[in-house]
Amino acid sequence: MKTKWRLITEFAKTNSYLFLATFLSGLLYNVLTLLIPISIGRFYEFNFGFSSHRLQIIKSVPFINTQVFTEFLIFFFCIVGIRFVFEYINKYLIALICEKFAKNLREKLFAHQLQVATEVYDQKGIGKYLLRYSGDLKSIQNYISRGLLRFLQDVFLIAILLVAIAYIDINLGLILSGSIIIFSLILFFINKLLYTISVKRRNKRSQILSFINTRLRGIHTIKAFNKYTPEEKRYRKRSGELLEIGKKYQKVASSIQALIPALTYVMLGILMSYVYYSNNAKDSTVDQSVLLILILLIISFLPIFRRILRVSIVWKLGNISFEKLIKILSLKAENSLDFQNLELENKRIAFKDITFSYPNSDREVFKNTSFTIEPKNTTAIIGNSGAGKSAFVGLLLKMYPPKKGNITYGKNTIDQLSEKSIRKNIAVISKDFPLYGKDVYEAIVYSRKKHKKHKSVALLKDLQQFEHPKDVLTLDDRIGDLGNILTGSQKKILMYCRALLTNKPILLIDEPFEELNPETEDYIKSLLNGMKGKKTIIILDKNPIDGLDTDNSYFIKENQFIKQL
Ligand SMILES: Nc1ncnc2c1ncn2[C@@H]1O[C@H](COP(=O)(O)OP(=O)(O)OP(=O)(O)O)[C@@H](O)[C@H]1O
Repeated sequence: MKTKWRLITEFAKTNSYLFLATFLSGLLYNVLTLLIPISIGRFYEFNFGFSSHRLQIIKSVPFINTQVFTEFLIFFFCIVGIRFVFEYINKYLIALICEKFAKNLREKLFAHQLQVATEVYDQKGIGKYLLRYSGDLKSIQNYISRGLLRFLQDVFLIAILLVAIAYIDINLGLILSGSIIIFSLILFFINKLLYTISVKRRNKRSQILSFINTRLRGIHTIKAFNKYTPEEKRYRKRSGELLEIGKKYQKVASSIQALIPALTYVMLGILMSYVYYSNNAKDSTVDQSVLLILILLIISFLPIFRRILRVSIVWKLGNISFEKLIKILSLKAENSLDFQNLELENKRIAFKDITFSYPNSDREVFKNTSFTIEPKNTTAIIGNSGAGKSAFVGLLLKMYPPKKGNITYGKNTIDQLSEKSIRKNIAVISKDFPLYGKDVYEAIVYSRKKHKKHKSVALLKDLQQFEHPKDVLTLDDRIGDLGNILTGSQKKILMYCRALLTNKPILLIDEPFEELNPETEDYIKSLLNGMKGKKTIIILDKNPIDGLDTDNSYFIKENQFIKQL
């Protein structure tokens, strides 16, 4: 089980030098930030002749204790220059850590999503996941940069500042520390309220994305049935709800934003009163140059203090996003078992007493049924729509587990085998496994080797020999989204090319001749008949097919595979 901290520490371990460099540059730039107001105080003292015993300690710093103004100025500009360099390095390194962490997460996320169990995708649309790659990764980057690295640097700087101020005047140090604790507590509770609202807001956003996703995927239907108005209405309702939650969120968020400067000014007021009254009491440790340093220190401290008070929003939003990401990373994944080379060309596949329902349904598609697929035979499986042909494919490819019974591939049972080991042996031609990629080449050739390209050109030409010249595709032709700009026949031919190029021992073909032109149908029939005895061929269709030689035929009827004698 992954946790947020495990993800962060794993990443930090592999990038330890980057973190170390960030920490060091942060430390240097913070120390230099402190030196600037102190050196201004020294300049003031030097020019106006004040002398504070509290500033004696600074006099041991080389260069600052010079009587020559130009030397002091050089020293001052050096600090400014070096500080600039380190601030730049520090900011760049923090941003770099965030970019690298986001890269690491999005790659983990995608690799995992490719392996997530099929049933998860049966239930959720992809719109649910898009925000994970944009909004959530952004919140996580914020969490790392503002919530973690800069926060730690800020806390460190504030700690040094408090020590410096306490050194000048212990009571001032105590007042500041006390105010920080009280203000942080106040804001912590308001932020808790903000958290609940922001969870709702994010969920709503996510729902809206999946709404848009399903509508845009069904755009043809919306256009053909003139469903613009009802869909707009539905969208407006959702969008209105998002606005309402957005308003609630902004009310609380604005109150926090307004409260932070207010609280810092209250703190300033308390400090001024302290300085005023202690000066009047004549026991003051605060003389003019020290007062100037104090004011400058506090002014440079205010934005840091505001950042610290604001950090819990960053934490909360980051935590929501981490939770969502971890939830996906914890979804059951395929291929937890090692890959094995099964060499199924000579092995029998047997379904033994199989009972199967889809994971989200109670209907038993198969009930206690058995059958076998003999190697290098052509087996036809015939069943009406809804009989369970796709369910059979899902079982065979280990997309879904059987409820009861066992499937064996040679000597191995399905639960001993990783999905990859099984699928390595089976090439599928089916509408359920659409073409994807930008062009024909991407859609049919999964190996980038040169000889594959030559082979694919030849095969493509061969399978299209009976097609009308205007429909003949080349490797560079675009296929649109999931092949949507292709004809049914073109899609089917490309699916044949894709399957045959993989050269797997088992060929699984769902409705092999649906959509094909008669001449191409005859040609592919002759190809398949020619492969008989060389490959294991499994044909799925609604009706028996004329002109195709088969060794075995099964009907799927009433939850059973029935062998036709
Ligand atoms: N993902 C799913 N979740 C739940 N039930 C499903 C799912 N897919 C299909 N079904 C149901 O399971 C039964 C078998 O469906 P299946 O798709 O396997 O049949 P089929 O023979 O392939 O039909 P067709 O040729 O129309 O695709 C049907 O009643 C169908 O409604």
